[in-house]
Amino acid sequence: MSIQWFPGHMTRTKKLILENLKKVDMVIEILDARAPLASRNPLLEELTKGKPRLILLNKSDLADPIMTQKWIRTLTEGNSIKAVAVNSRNIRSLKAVPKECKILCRDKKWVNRRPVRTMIVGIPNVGKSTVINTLSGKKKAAAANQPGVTKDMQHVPVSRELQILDTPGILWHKFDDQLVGLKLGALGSIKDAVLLLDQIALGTLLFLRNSYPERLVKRYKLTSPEENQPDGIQIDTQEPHDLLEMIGKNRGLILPGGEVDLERTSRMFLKELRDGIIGPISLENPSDPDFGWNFIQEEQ
Ligand SMILES: Nc1nc2c(ncn2[C@@H]2O[C@H](COP(=O)(O)OP(=O)(O)OP(=O)(O)O)[C@@H](O)[C@H]2O)c(=O)[nH]1
Repeated sequence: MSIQWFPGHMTRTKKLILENLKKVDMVIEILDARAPLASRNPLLEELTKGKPRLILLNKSDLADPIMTQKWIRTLTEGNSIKAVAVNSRNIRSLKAVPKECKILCRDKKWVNRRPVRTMIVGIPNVGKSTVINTLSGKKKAAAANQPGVTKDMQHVPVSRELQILDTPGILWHKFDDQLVGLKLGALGSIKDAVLLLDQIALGTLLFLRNSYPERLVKRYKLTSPEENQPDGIQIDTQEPHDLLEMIGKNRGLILPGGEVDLERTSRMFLKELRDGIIGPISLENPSDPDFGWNFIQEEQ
């Protein structure tokens, strides 16, 4: 898998974020709730050095709620790092954000005199713009008219309690192992052209077969091992290529010669996964580092 980390991006990102950090009191880090580790860039830890951090586990509407609760407990650290689950397309889900930011800055002298200033950071496609737009949205004008909200060209007022720097910090994906690349590919955070579509589809199918077999069975009408039918398939022993073929066949994605159209099947399967149609799925579990992905190590 040839995904590369370009040092040029790292230097530019670092400079920009360091400049913007001077203008803010704390940082809102956006992670993908379905894969908080793969969507995290360790650079941020080094850059923020002790600034309070609110972690938004975004797209939690698409993630396995049990895993998300575990991640909240794992990522929250003392009084300075708090993790919460959000669906940033829903304003109600972001309602607690200003208050959480204020709580994280509660030790600061100015906390009752002016809004908290923050910046939003995250890898591409994780939902930075959606968070900023949903938070600032219609409230923008109203908040600006409130006393106590400083008129600052660079900070978008969100409420009496919070202002957000209008340029989010883009943290580039940082990974040198193919598993992180595969997870980000499965989530659609890396363009499909970069990774081979069928590699992502086959790897993700194998993961689902291991960790969420019931979702695969239900969505694609495959036969589950519990049904134990003599003619039925044992999903837990199927090769991913055979599963992909079965899915394509069940969906009628057949080429003129009669073979299954594997490319269309891969595309359809990944779209349904990314859109949450297969069900809420998490690719990472804090209490099980392998979590159905151990075939990657086995293959290396
Ligand atoms: N289901 C769901 N989709 C979301 C959520 N947040 C964002 N999205 C979708 O994810 C996609 C990317 O969101 P953006 O806000 O553009 O992400 P970004 O981080 O600003 O992306 P870049 O501009 O590439 O850095 C869009 O299609 C959003 O509608 C969420 O909480 N749930």
